[in-house]
Amino acid sequence: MPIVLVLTIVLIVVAWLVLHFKKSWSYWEKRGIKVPPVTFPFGHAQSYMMQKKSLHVMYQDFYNDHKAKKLKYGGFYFSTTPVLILVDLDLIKQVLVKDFASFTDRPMYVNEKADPLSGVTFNLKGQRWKDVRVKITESYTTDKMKMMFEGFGKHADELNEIMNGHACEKRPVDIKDVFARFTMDTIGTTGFGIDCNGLRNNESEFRKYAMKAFRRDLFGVFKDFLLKICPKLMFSLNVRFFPKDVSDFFIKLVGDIVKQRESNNITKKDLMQLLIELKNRTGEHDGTGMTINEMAAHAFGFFNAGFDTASTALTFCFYELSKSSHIQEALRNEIREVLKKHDFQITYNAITEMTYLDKCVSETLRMYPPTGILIRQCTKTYTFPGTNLTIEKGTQIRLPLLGIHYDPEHHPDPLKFDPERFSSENKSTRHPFAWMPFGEGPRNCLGMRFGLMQVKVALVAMLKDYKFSLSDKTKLPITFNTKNLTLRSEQDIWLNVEKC
Ligand code: HEM
Repeated sequence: MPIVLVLTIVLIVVAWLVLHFKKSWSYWEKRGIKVPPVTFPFGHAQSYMMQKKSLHVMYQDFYNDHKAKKLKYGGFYFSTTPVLILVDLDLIKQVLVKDFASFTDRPMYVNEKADPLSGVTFNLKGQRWKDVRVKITESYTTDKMKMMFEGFGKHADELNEIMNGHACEKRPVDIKDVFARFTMDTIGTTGFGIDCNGLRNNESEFRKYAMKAFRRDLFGVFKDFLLKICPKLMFSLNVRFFPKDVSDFFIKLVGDIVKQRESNNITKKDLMQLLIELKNRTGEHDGTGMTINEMAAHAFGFFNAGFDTASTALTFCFYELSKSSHIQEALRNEIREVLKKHDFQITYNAITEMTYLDKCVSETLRMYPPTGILIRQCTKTYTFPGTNLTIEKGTQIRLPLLGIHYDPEHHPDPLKFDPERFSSENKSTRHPFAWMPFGEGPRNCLGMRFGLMQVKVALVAMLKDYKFSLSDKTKLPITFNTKNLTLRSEQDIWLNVEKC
């Protein structure tokens, strides 16, 4: 190719890029919003994109800065994508609940044809989301929850055996690793009806592909970035969010389970059973049935939504309890008293009676909300009440949970682990949106009750028999992992275990 042609192409590309960045970075100014200086090509997201800060801490810093300036919202550029960050809780309520009709979607990449697993409920948009949410909500009622509760028992016993080994041999336990394996096992049993053997055998196929679905190396971060800034191009190129082998593994797994159960007339008390019932509705109620790919997306979504969130909550709850022996002791006393009334059995009803347990879990989720942020996309041009701010369809919104949950105006002395913040009296004095680890409004978490139960069962099973304290193997201070999309500690958390 002649050199002149090459130079011309390079010049055109550079000129296009300069114009594109200039135009993109004028978006907020045109709407009268002053933004902090941007860095090429990251916009305001350099610290996250260069893996220096976790995504959640990056948004928390932005929140704190705007809150200090008494601003109710601020404009942010995720590279060239304009993102509105809300600080004021009344505006947040407006988006999540009052004017939900203008914010029904999340700006997630969905390509159900090329990447069936991208069709998880969390990602779906518009009418497709509404239809699926109605259909799938049936699987998350209290009755279905109680039915799936039985699946936890076996894994709680295994957890107990593992802890016993550590206590007898006086070996500290890596709590992050143990709870990742416990939550993987409970989800395998209650979601897929399979034994993942995570607690006994680290190398199961399920664990291998499940971990691969979550891993984000630099290439993954770059792909996420492209999916965010040019989703239409990525869609037309049939780019996948999840690797093909992960997708093939889950679709085959679900297909095999369905075949095996249907040909042997097997029914189990798990999510798969509920999905099989939904699948078999086709024909009876037109359009309400499910394909194997859709079933795989929901089962994977169940795993995706429930695995990291619950293991994060458990890890941080044990970390905080290990630092505050008096709170741990008070919780153990409540657990033992309630279990005594229930024949020492860990039942659904026994757990719902444990009010201090609920406070400890709520406080953990305040300090460590596993998803870190809430995400919405504007679906109709919208003017925020009481402001001059109008945003168009397509504008992305972030609600920084970490910022809100550590805001001293809502939670005084925010670094202190204090379950009493969740007494009825204290709760009634707070803005109801000052604590939102499960989101709010019609798109809130579908698996809240399931997630809470999973966390509480493990806490009860452990604290009734063992005392935990922080091991000096834990490297302090704890920081958040910079690669993960959910909140995770960078360090392993090692605890000493004693039988009591
Ligand atoms: C401690 C555990 C969990 C936490 C902290 C958590 C948190 C969240 C949050 C913050 C959202 C976004 C809500 C919003 O944008 O308003 C969400 C959505 C969702 N969660 Fe959870 N979750 C947990 C466990 C689970 C479990 C176990 C499941 C499944 C059984 C689940 C299923 C879902 C689904 C399907 C959505 C998407 C809802 C929709 O878009 O309609 N979650 N979760």
